[in-house]
Amino acid sequence: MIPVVDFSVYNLSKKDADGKELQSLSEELKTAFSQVGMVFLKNTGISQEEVERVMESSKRFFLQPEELKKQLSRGSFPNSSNHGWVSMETERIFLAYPGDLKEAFNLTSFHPDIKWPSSDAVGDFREIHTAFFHRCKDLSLRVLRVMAQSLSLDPDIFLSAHRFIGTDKNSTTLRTLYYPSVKSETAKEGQVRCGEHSDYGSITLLFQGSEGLQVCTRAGEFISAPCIPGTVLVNIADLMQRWTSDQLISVRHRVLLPPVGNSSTRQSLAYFVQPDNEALITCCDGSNKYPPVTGADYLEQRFSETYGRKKWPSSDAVG
Ligand SMILES: O=C(O)CCC(=O)C(=O)O
Ligand SMILES: [Fe+2]
Repeated sequence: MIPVVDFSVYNLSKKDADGKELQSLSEELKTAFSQVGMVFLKNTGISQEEVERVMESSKRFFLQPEELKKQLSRGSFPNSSNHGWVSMETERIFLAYPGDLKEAFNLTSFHPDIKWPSSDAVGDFREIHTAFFHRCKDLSLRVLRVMAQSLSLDPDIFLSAHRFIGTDKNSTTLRTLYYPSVKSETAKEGQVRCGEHSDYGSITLLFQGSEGLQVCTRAGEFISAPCIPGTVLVNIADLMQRWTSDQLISVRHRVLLPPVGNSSTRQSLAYFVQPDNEALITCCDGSNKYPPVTGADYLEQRFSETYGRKKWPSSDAVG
């Protein structure tokens, strides 16, 4: 159901590609993103070994004692409210629901005041995660460039709103996720690993360590997404759907508990690409289907829903 598309012509090892070379790739992306909302890209230049190195490093962080992780909690960094560690059962789909059985670390800021995990156990965390953040940035910009072409738009339309990734003028985040072993039979009613949601920003790159992800088809039925080593799963997020006046569609997805008796842990890496904080997002077809909104305002509104500072506004998408 989720197509696999070969990204070789614009692989990260290639300096550049011209519009002609990208034409058939852009057509394949358009079909995937307008009909399914997701695509597996192969031959991107990001190798399985790179992904595994990040997962090993982040696992060392998650396996540390809680006191060490708490010092880096999300919410404790004044220059980046999203940066940092998110403990188990903190995020939930609806306020009334039990929290997700996952831990996460959000790498959102490179501000000099940011504290990095630094115990001996996680010594190389900073280098490994920083390098991967930039690899994902490079790939994301390439995908955004091809997406613009796929919609016959100015090739820079999306790129020009993503100029500041990796600075405090942009909230793009590399989130490493760790789902500890769970005894499914003792979980709270309705509790899952990652509640049903669609992502907030422009696109998300997802690298899964094992199966477990489910995605909602247009018919409203959840199906299991495969885990294909060496590929990256790219999905359209809500702000991009809005930006493209619903030409490209975001997809709801979730991670349920493992079957009873399965005690395995799970890891994934999500790279949430966000437009620049000050970028004004207006419908790219010139319509006023959705009112203009800045990247920062839209994200703030969505976070306030996820972290329960406001009441749940509607039965709409979540995080
Ligand atoms: O762990 C996964 O595979 C999905 C995580 C996810 O969807 C998210 O963090 O937004
Ligand atoms: Fe997601």
